[in-house]
Amino acid sequence: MAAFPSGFLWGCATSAYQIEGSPLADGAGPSIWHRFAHTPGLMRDAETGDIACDHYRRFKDDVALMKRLGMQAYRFSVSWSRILPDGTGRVNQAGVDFYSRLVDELRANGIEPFVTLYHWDMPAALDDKGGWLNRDSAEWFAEYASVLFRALDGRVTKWATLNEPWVVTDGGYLFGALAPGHRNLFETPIASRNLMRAHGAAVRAYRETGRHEIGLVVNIEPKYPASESPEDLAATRRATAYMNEQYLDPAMLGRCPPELRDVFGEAWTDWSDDDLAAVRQPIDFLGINYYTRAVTRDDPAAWPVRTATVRQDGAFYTETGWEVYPQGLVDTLVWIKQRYGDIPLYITENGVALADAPVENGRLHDPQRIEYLRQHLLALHQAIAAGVDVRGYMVWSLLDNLEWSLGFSKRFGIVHVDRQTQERTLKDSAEYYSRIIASHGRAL
Ligand SMILES: CO[C@H](O)c1c[n+]2c([nH]1)[C@H](O)[C@@H](O)[C@H](O)[C@H]2CO
Repeated sequence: MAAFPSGFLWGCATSAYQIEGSPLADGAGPSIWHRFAHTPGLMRDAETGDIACDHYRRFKDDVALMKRLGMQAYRFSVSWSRILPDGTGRVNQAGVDFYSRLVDELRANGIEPFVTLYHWDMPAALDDKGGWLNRDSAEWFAEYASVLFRALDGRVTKWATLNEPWVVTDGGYLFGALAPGHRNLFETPIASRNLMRAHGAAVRAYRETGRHEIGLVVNIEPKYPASESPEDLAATRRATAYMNEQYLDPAMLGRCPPELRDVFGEAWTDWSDDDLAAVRQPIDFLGINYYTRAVTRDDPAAWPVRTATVRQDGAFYTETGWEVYPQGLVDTLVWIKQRYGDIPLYITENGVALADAPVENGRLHDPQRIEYLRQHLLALHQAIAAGVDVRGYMVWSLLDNLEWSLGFSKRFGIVHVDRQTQERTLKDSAEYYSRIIASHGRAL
């Protein structure tokens, strides 16, 4: 196997609410996920992020684990409400200090910090003011981002504004499965627009003082028509516009996909030229989260996108019900290059939830996860060979962690976490990934 490009960054990814625990420690304010998780009936097995992986207290041990595995980068998110407990205004220095210590620990171990500013956990105090439905949210976010830029820029050289605005709006405002748990078609495009305005405002703020790189992380699920019928082709266009183009088109092209008028109907209002200009800020990279594809058919009853995903005979499906389809990663990366140009890309999430075997004698055998990683890294190499400028790969995830409203039922980690003892145990996939990193991909 030919090596990956020199300078290619091998790492892993997590997010604050999913691993840190101690959500209200040291002056932190509650986030919408703390509020959501403590609302009866919303979380599987009534799980919360109160402890999670106890990373807030164990971060030095987890950094040592990353070092042992040879990680070159670590993508993590900052909890906004640790930094600004009320969302704006008063800075909680103890919160800033935690992330400063984490960054210093990473750098002392030769691991590059890759910081996500927003991975879904808005301060509850701002949700009380309308959250992403309030146009002031762009200014709130830029204020929060600027506090972190001042505190950490220079030691942090890669910043991502948002993680997956599609999930924030589809899960948090349309279907209600994620915080803040709204189910409102009219709110959804409003939240989308304000999230992207916030992205643009944070990028503009960064350009005032920042000396390094800032980008946007999106989830992409390539859509393939179930048939060549006009209905299925139109459905595939709607699904592509709704999930894959809805955020990248404004950010990269300064326009919205026209199919969104059809998807949202009377809930849709065109973006103003000022908003489009404010969102389309030059960025240094795109982060792509890839897990699966969707073979798509027309389904008039499936409000509001009116599409359905067709299960594929003979395919392997993960514990989250996702088809394993590595070719979709190749197709996604080539599509990004063709549609948005040659912007540097990072695979900021890729991984799999499996029904893992138990830990035995300090080991956990997960051959299927190894095969998932191998297939997707081969696909990644194929896309790079085809000329796509991919500069790094972050496996999701370092640790088995809180899978949002699914609780701890879905294990994505390459490291097993014992829920009772918090003991970390390397899975075989961690050893495999470590060999891939050490060989710069040649061991694939
Ligand atoms: C629908 O978006 C992606 O499939 C996606 C998958 N995932 C994500 N986005 C999120 O960024 C993580 O917080 C999840 O833990 C992770 C695993 O579910």
